[in-house]
Amino acid sequence: MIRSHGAIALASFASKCDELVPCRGAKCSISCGATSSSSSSSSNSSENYRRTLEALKSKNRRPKRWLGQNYMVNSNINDEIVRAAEIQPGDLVLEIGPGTGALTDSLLCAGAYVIAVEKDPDMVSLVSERFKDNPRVKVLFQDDILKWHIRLHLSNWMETIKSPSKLVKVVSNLPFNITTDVVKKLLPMGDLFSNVVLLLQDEAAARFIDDSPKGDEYRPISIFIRFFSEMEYKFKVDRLNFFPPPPVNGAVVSFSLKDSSQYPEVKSVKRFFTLVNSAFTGKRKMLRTSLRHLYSSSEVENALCSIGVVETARPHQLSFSQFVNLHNTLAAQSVTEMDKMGNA
Ligand SMILES: C[S@@+](CC[C@H](N)C(=O)[O-])C[C@H]1O[C@@H](n2cnc3c(N)ncnc32)[C@H](O)[C@@H]1O
Repeated sequence: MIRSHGAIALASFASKCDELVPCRGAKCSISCGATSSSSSSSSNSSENYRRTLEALKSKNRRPKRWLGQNYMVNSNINDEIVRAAEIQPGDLVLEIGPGTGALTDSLLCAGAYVIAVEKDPDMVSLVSERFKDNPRVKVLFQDDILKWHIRLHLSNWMETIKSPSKLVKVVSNLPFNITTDVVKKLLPMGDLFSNVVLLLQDEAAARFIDDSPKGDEYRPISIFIRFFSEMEYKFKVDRLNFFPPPPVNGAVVSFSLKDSSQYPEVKSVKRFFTLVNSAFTGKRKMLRTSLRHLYSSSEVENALCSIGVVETARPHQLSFSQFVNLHNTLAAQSVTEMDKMGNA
């Protein structure tokens, strides 16, 4: 089901944001991150909003566009993101880009342990100060998630907190400009992450979920996502819920990661994606042409025929499972060719 957080109630809210005036209209929620492990201290969403404004008004902390700093100023949406991730007390969560800590606070309220990576040193000091007394925010790294050694840091952290849980969840209001890179980095890590819940650009969400060959947005990333996960579009988020508002709306999506035993059976994962990427480099080209640097035209034509596809097919004419079949057929053909050469 696709739901949307409308702009109407928040339109005046956002225009007030521009003036850095606290909003009074938002609904209440509990805030527990700034206290110790207790969740009894209550405040409301204006508390989150006030903290965001305080942070942004202070020296050097104006939103930095190059870091995708569009802060979520509606704490109800943060709470919904936490619900979408089905956070239970004791869950381990990696948060990318905590910013002022508004989403971190909602995660802590739900009982999660949070490890966070934030690129902006100003935000690291701010969010560290905010949660300094909370033992469930164990580590805050000043680093770039795309360069951060995820496995090393997470295994150290899990050892420190002696967690019985083996799997971590990722929850993030992502900077829109690194969405695809983050998805490519995290989805193949099904042995480490159970699910990844992201607030990203609505258009990107539509592109990712479109795995129908006839769809305009059908491309290698849709195949990549389907290979490594089950994706679900959760709800739309109007752009006016952010400060400053980005030019486009957002959407919350959930990727439930597959374990490697659940991946489609392919001869080689690496070669499968080489084939898929090559197939789409010339979207209008026939596969026998775009795959020429990998296989001869006749090999591609034979393989297409044997999987029941016309030999003049272009990439958008193949479904996900046909790509899998094509790869396996071509790989088997190459083995046979090599056997023949070996016997000659
Ligand atoms: C869209 S803001 C979200 C902030 C906060 N979580 C919220 O919901 O309001 C994205 C955050 O990610 C941080 N960020 C940007 N690029 C990053 C990167 N490569 N690695 C880690 N954090 C990054 C930004 O500094 C910013 O704090």
